[in-house]
Amino acid sequence: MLTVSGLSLIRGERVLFRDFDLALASGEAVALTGANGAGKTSLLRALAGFLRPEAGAIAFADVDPTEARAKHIHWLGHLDGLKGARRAREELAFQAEWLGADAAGVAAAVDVLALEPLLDLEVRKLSAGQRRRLAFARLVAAPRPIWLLDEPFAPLDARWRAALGLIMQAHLDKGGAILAAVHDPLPVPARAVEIGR
Ligand SMILES: Nc1ncnc2c1ncn2[C@@H]1O[C@H](COP(=O)(O)OP(=O)(O)OP(=O)(O)O)[C@@H](O)[C@H]1O
Repeated sequence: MLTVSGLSLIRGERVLFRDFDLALASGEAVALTGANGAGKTSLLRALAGFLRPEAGAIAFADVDPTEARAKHIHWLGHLDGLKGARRAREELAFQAEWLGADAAGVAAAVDVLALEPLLDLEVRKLSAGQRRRLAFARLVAAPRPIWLLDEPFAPLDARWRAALGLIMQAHLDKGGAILAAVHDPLPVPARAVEIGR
């Protein structure tokens, strides 16, 4: 679904890595590991199209990269893009419209992420873990095959890490793929790829 060949990334004066290769298959999860500053976020941003690599190629099977980035990828970074002044319900509706999710998709997201009690709260009043669950809602509401996740579990407690593991496994079982930058093990079976070695 995703192939990276000979990728080199430079930030400022620093070469993060050169000649990096990665293949991500349907049904596969890859845990991207490496020390602080190794370049995990930078790699994910390059895959999502936010950073231009110095060299190398990024391919999404036979899908044009612009099309893939617009319609086939879910990107969930440190900054979740949620608007603090909106109520969770409004944010969810906005995201559903933006991503083309239908009512059934939104209802499924509210259900599996237990968002119902939070819907009338302003996003800025959610706890970090509650907010992360809301950020995950779009991944459930509007299915897309490739998930690029940057430290997705940092604010989540053990119960919600496990629950997100079930959501991720369901995504993989449907033929999706996950590339997640992590410092802790993923709650699904995953191949580890270390950056900066
Ligand atoms: N906008 C920027 N301009 C210049 N350098 C940057 C920029 N953003 C990040 N960097 C540098 O790129 C390097 C890699 O950062 P990156 O965030 O990709 O690392 P990471 O592996 O995700 O780290 P962490 O585990 O701490 O999240 C760091 O040395 C960082 O200082």
